[in-house]
Amino acid sequence: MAGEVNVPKAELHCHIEGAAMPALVQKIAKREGIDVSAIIDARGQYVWSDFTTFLAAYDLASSVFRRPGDYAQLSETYFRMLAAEGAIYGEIFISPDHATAAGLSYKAYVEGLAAGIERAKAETGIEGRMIAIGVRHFGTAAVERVAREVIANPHPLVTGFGLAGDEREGHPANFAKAFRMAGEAGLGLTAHAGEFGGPESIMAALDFLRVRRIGHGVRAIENKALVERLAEERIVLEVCPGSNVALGVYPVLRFHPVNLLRRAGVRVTLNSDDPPFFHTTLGREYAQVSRTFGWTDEDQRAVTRTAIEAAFCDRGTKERLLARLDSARA
Ligand SMILES: Nc1ncnc2[nH]cnc12
Ligand SMILES: [Zn+2]
Repeated sequence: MAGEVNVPKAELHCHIEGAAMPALVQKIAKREGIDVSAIIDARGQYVWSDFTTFLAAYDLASSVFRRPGDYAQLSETYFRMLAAEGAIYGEIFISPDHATAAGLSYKAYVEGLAAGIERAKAETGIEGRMIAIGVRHFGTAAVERVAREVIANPHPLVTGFGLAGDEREGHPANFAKAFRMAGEAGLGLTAHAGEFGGPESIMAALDFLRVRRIGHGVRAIENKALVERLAEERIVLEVCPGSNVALGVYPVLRFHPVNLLRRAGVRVTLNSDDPPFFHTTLGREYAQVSRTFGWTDEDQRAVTRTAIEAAFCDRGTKERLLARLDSARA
């Protein structure tokens, strides 16, 4: 049956601040005296209406987290929920800009998140890693600052560097230096592209940022030559179907290109992006995509295999995860 807990899953694309449940944001906001009524309604759900207001809601929700313990609670809750849905591995996007805006040092932020990841691992066995992101609409200097901060403060669980934020602003060339520095420091690289930008945005990310993973990338479907290039170069797409439908990139899941991309030989993974904002979870993504496009349990396992192969973790961890994936076969 589609979407069963016993199909092992892996997530490569989830913004940890975007994974905060509204109730947790409300609780911490109350402690800090911050008014979040503009982004959480009376039913306890996030409110936003388009990509711009979503990003603003995400910024305000992020701003309530002020202490390492808040971040530990956030990451522990997320990874426990992920494990409860059958996930064996997760990578979270962390946003040092949001933490420093809230008054926390990069080191305290990472140590808080790492404590939560370790606690969830001790309880459930789930492996977790962090990808530090620069925010595109904060500009070149801010993104380079994040790269320098990550390189100057290495942490064993921070294994990647990425670019998120508003794809409609700033050409990838502006971030080439930050990505070169991060790549030379041994970090895995990924960039959001082809979510609100078209195929040219994906091509520019590949050419200027030298990434082998693309966040979203789904609008590649609009250019046949690009689809062929992605397949040939074995680029992995971190596809977030529920997010794309919630944000109006596609009207309904049936019209989402994830199945066409997969059939064209593109390596795809399934991800939740900002789960409570989009009323989704990783388990729901696997289940709904499988139900909509007729993916079997074996197809879902192949998606998890792709995610593990493309994960920003060491070879030994990958081999252990692949062994877990294979041994879970009924
Ligand atoms: N879906 C998304 N696209 C770009 N930046 C983001 N930051 C959080 N969610 C995002
Ligand atoms: Zn994202």
